[in-house]
Amino acid sequence: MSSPDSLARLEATIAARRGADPDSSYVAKLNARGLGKIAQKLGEEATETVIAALTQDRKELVGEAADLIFHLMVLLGAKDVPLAEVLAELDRREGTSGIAEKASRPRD
Ligand SMILES: N=c1c2ncn([C@@H]3O[C@H](COP(=O)(O)OP(=O)(O)OP(=O)(O)O)[C@@H](O)[C@H]3O)c2ncn1[C@@H]1O[C@H](COP(=O)(O)O)[C@@H](O)[C@H]1O
Repeated sequence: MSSPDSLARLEATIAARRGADPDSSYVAKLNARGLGKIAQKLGEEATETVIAALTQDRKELVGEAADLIFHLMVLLGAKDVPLAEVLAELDRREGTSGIAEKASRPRD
């Protein structure tokens, strides 16, 4: 069953696989090829997600979005940025940066 815990589990799996044998682990293979390769893959997956969204193929979009999130998690792991830090940033923004919130503020 998927839930926010899915991302926490994926983060733990990625951390555990980083140092594995690159021949048996995609996460290890990506990390062995370096940050540049990980960043390149993330960019490719972002583009593929955009294309899937614009072609309106829902199933493809779900698959590409999963690839995108997975590669983002690999990048965050490689940079030692915990997912919790990203989620905390989203929590911080909640209710503080919406359009309605901005519109209700007095102009400078
Ligand atoms: N979620 C994923 C996941 N999503 C996509 N992929 C892999 O991402 C790759 C993307 O395919 P591409 O053709 O774009 O990439 P490529 O041909 O391998 O590489 P290049 O051609 O770019 O050099 C495929 O090999 C997919 O298997 C993933 N590989 C692993 N995971 C998760 O990571 C866990 C650990 O995986 P391993 O490190 O392989 O043990 C797994 O249990 C999964 O939970």
